[in-house]
Amino acid sequence: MTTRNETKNLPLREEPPLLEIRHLHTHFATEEGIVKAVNDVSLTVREGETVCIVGESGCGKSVTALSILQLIQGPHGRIAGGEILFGGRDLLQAAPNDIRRIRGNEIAMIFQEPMTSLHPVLTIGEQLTEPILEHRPVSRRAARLEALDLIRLVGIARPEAVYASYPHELSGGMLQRIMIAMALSCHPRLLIADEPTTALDVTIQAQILDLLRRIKEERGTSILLITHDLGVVAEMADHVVVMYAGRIVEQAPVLELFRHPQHPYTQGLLRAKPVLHRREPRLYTIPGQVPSLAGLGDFCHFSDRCPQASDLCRSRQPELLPIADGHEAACWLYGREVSAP
Ligand SMILES: Nc1ncnc2c1ncn2[C@@H]1O[C@H](COP(=O)(O)OP(=O)(O)OP(=O)(O)O)[C@@H](O)[C@H]1O
Repeated sequence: MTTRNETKNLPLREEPPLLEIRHLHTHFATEEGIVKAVNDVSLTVREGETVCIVGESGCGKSVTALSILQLIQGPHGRIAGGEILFGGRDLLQAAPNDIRRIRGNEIAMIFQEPMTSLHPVLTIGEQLTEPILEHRPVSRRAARLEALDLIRLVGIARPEAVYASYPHELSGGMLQRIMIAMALSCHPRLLIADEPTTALDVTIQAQILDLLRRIKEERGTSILLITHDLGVVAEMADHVVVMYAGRIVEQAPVLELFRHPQHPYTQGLLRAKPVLHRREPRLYTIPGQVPSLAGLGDFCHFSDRCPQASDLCRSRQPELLPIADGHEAACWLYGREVSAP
């Protein structure tokens, strides 16, 4: 079968990505100066794709996610520039009412600590039905049945009992499942999950990751997953974005990133990941720590921790540039023509 484009001998047009962040800058005014928590970040999430943002604490992962939903707290915090295109439309230009509609309806977010996102004196059932009733014209009875289905979908065996429970009566793993059920209640096209398994023990962590994978496969939901755990990245990601000090330092499809990490920071993160059957006297850690993001100058911000840093790295910021197909890194090691500063 030929498509119209083939008969006309034109290349097939690619669907626009579901989410495209272009040159995003998010700043906080602090006593130490302007903190550039997100500094010129561009990334893409396609339909049905899982993109993981990885990096140590304080690299700007959560602020990137909060910026998408415009949950940056003013007056100290603000989005200072860039575009966030969702389905081709710039969210930064959308009216507050539109953003409220998109939040929950088309983009949903789950956080690290489910307890802080649930109301302690409302039952799980009340909290699950409320967003359904708010966003869609359905009866209370239909919303209840839908909520019970969602509880079942996230792998809870006795939905009625959980429906009638209060948050404090459930375990951390159950609460995180409920958070996922709430996020799914309006069939979002994009699910943003910020360290959704960090507070859970490893068995429950694996179950929650399984659940997210199943949702992606069965519903075609795109996922933007934030984690500091490369094990989670290996299991979940199609594409990986590595952030350091508010900037993207490397991004690539998952296999490419694990096989050919290019940036010394990514290489350090991978070296620091425990590997089964490889005994080392002590687990490697990257020396030093993420710098404060206030008033950083024009140089590679990883240079003071980098085993391969040169004078050039300490005097100019490298740009994020292509290395291979779909693979980009911001590092002076990769043979760029350098003009005198
Ligand atoms: N409300 C705020 N006011 C001032 N600085 C902030 C604020 N929120 C975040 N930051 C700063 O922005 C930077 C990035 O923070 P962010 O929470 O995005 O990091 P992260 O990579 O998600 O780390 P973690 O895994 O610990 O959440 C940090 O230096 C942080 O101190």
